[in-house]
Amino acid sequence: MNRKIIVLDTTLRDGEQVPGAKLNVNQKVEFAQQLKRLRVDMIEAGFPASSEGDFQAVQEIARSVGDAVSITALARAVKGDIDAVYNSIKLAQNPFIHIVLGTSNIHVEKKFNRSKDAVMQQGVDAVKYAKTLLPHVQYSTEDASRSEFEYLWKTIEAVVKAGATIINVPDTVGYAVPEEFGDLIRRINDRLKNLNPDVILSVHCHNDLGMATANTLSAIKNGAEKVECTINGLGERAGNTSLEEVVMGLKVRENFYQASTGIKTPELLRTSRLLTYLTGLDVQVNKAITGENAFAHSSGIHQDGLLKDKQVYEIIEPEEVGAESMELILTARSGRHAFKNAVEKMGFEIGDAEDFEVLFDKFLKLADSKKEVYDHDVFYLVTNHRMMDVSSGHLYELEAFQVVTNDVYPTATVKLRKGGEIFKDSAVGDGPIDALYTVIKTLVGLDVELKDYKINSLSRGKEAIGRVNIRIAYQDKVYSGRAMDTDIIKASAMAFLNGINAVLLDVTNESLSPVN
Ligand SMILES: CC(=O)SCCNC(=O)CCNC(=O)[C@H](O)C(C)(C)COP(=O)(O)OP(=O)(O)OC[C@H]1O[C@@H](n2cnc3c(N)ncnc32)[C@H](O)[C@@H]1OP(=O)(O)O
Ligand SMILES: CC(C)C(=O)C(=O)O
Ligand SMILES: [Mg+2]
Repeated sequence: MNRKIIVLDTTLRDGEQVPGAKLNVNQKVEFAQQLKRLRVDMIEAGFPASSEGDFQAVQEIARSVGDAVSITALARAVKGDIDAVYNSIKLAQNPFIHIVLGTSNIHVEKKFNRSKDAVMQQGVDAVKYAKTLLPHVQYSTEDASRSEFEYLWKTIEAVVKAGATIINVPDTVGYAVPEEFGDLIRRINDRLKNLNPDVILSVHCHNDLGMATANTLSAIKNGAEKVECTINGLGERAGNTSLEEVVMGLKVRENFYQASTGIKTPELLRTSRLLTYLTGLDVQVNKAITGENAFAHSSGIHQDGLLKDKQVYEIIEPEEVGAESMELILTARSGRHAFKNAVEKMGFEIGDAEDFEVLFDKFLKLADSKKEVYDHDVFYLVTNHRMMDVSSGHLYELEAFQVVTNDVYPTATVKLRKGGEIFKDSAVGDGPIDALYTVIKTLVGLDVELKDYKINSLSRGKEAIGRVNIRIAYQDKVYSGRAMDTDIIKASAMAFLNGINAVLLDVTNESLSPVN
């Protein structure tokens, strides 16, 4: 039978310790509400002794989601911190106090400059005090993976006897490796179950060597019952264990781990994107589960395999984590099957084999010059190739633009071409992009709604290329467009036009009735 693993999310505590990730009270509550929808078991909401603002944020989180999720917050082994935690979380239904104190020689000797016995006694006193406030107390043996095992165990034994109900074993500096960390957890678990089988064994890993997920999974295999993670792996330095990776690791390899979580996985991507939006900290494109390319396939052999059977190159259905279905990106590495699929998806019929080879050759030339080939490029390619007249006069191209931005009237002037016709106009907006998109919308006469606008730098330095991704809604459908350029205003305009052309293609596809 599967063991149920308890998931604690510490994005709002360890994650928020990252430079640039500071959130205000409203943002923290908004994120905590999403964590509730994701069905995490516990939220570590902050470090209330650190500032009045964090105290208030923890208190608001306890008030707003503490009915459904167990809430904790972090304290050093000092009375003032423990009081701050208690006072900020006490309104939640299942609150518990989290106390941290180092056990490694380097912490005891260098950070505290005290004897091992004195530090251990400080931990015991802290737990005893916390127990006068709440029945549940978690104790973290900071830097456990670099601690001498017998002192680590002596500390665990002492704090459990003092009343700790959860023992959390952190790999604070991401030093552990999976076999060794799994072994440490197995040894602790063996002794802990003899000492008090009701005490929960938890782990908290960091990613300094890129092994946080592997270490956490190894700990689960060796008896850990609770894991501490963050969304997008956000956290001190190289980050914490990524929640989405551990949860999906257990789900995909359930037979191996014989363990599962209660996480509602279709909420994973939404949670990741909300965090990116709130912090402004992007996820790397190739990040497992939540990266932009996690379900995108661009090489011909893979695309061919996927079109024959998705399982050839897919271990997770994108919908399982809340992503749209797999994306086949057409590039110069795509093969005939993927190109044929794109052409057919547009409603065109594939001609005879010889004709298709000529068309495919044109596609490769275009792909070599363009990096990525979009639907409207394929449309142009096919229609031009077949000497149909439908493309001229059908899609918009950017002829010229000018954007003037200031505090009063950010203004954009745009000239578009559609076949032989030229359209030009100007508009003001709330900012340069708003002005640009307002004038484009007026020129094309489509009432689209901008749902999402994202800009990334693809390289460094003053020649950096900006890539803009947009999503627009038209009637009840959502379309996307992207474009890259060293001029980010131009990339913004082209991405929006690509989205609009995708709408036009969709709307007019049937009436065009492409022929052989
Ligand atoms: C591994 C982790 O992630 S631990 C959590 C990290 N999170 C944070 O640090 C939260 C933000 N921190 C803060 O706001 C502040 O550092 C505070 C409020 C905690 C403390 O601020 P200050 O009182 O100004 O102390 P400062 O941060 O400069 O130094 C830390 C002090 O706490 C002591 N300390 C460190 N860890 C612990 C602990 N676990 N238990 C008890 N004391 C501790 C240090 O020895 C030092 O004490 P000293 O002044 O006697 O040398
Ligand atoms: C507070 C503890 C669990 C921590 O964040 C760490 O040791 O990394
Ligand atoms: Mg940590």
